[in-house]
Amino acid sequence: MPATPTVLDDIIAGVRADLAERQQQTSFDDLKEAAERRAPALDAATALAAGRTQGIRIIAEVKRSSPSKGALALIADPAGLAADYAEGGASVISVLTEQRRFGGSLRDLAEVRSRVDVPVLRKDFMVEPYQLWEARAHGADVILLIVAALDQTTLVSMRERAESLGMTALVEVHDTEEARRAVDAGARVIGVNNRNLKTLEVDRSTFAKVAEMLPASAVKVAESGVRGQHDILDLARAGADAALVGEALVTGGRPREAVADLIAAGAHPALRH
Ligand SMILES: O=P(O)(O)OC[C@@H](O)[C@@H](O)c1c[nH]c2ccccc12
Repeated sequence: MPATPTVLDDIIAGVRADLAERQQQTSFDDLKEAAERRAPALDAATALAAGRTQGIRIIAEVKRSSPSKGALALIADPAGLAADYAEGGASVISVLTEQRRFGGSLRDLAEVRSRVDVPVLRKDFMVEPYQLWEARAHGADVILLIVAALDQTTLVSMRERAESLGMTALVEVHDTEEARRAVDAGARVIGVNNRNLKTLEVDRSTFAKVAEMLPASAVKVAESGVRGQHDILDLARAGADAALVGEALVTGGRPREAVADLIAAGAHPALRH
């Protein structure tokens, strides 16, 4: 008997259905052309690696809702929010483009891209190469690859394809076994998600446990569950080069100040060697 589907399985079934519809509407050739018309992707890996010397970098997320919490914020003007994040000092802006559970869209991504100068991450459940060209066609510089959602061959080919399009692949893991797969797949930027996408539970000690076995050369991103300065300090101490923050920023009401506060916490003098 097949195992009961996890939350991640359900999300991906919806993502595939929506993707099939877009594939009907836009041919691969048209998509490629649109991607080629874009300015080259910005170098997000270098921007995030700066966390080693300058204090933990912040990836600030445009996130309307989540499967765990439902509606978080209306966000009528995603580009305006992104501009606030950038002014607060965010190194990368993450834009959720998944519709059903996160309330995002590719339009949000394109709008954000046209407003900010920092690299932009397409945050979605990438399962087919078509989505990589979509990301580029809408101006993404970074894409997310979730190890738990991909078999090893697909993970490797998606990473290579993303990089051949000039983008950075942020490869997301949740445990040491997935971390091993990410490293084997040649990932250079690795995100450790404190939230388990199969159960949606957050365990803030995940980053420290998993980061320990990542190579020194990997750019390490801590994802999910950051509430404020205290969590940033813990993650920075555990070796995070960057932290990806959504909920706390979209619900707090002062996005620019909130990003600046997180950056200030990561630059705490006690952390400097
Ligand atoms: O809102 P939070 O807890 O700050 O989390 C942000 C981000 O890490 C989270 O949105 C996320 C991490 N990995 C994902 C994969 C898919 C969708 C969403 C995510």
